[in-house]
Amino acid sequence: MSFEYLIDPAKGPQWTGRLPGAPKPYVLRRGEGETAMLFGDLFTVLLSGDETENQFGIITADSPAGDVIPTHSHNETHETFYVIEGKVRLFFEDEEGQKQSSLLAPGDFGFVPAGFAHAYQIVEDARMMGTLSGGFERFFQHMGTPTDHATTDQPPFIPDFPRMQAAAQQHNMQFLPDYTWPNA
Ligand SMILES: O=C(Oc1cc(O)cc(O)c1C(=O)O)c1ccc(O)c(O)c1
Repeated sequence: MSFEYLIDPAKGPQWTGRLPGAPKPYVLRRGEGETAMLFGDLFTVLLSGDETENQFGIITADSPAGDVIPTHSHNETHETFYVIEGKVRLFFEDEEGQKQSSLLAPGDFGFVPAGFAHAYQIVEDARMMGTLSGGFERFFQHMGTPTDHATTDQPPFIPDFPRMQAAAQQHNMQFLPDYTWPNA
């Protein structure tokens, strides 16, 4: 497996200066942060592991209706889904291995710990905020592509399969293409 596609982590953060890169107080205005396009979604990193001693990161996801995030699971990363605007159907495996889904509206919250398969579908144009285990927030620039344009009003970025696989390997997760969900 080659990582030639990926931003070299040894070269440090892609957007030096957009976030402090060290634990110190700061504020960001809407649209500021590290922005990346992945499929039709705009991911913005507001806080990274560099600022939290790798404890957690915070992202927002702006997503147009119709987008489907493929089923995947993380070996070590815990993820949260807090819907700010729009509607999102979250599909997840529960602790009994049963396949569940729930429609999340503004103010609703979901948590998917490491090890549980999940996916989601954007039912109405949505804005979500997520807190993730530290370091994973950089996945979005690795599988997607950095952008300076902080809206979804730009062409989607569709990664090819080797890029998806390389990003998944680097971030200790797997895509599960054969996994199906009832009522999806
Ligand atoms: O699942 C979230 O983001 C992802 C989007 C993709 O297109 C592929 C992926 O593998 C992921 C992922 O692994 O996380 C996501 C979105 C929003 C949010 O608040 C999260 O906590 C996770």
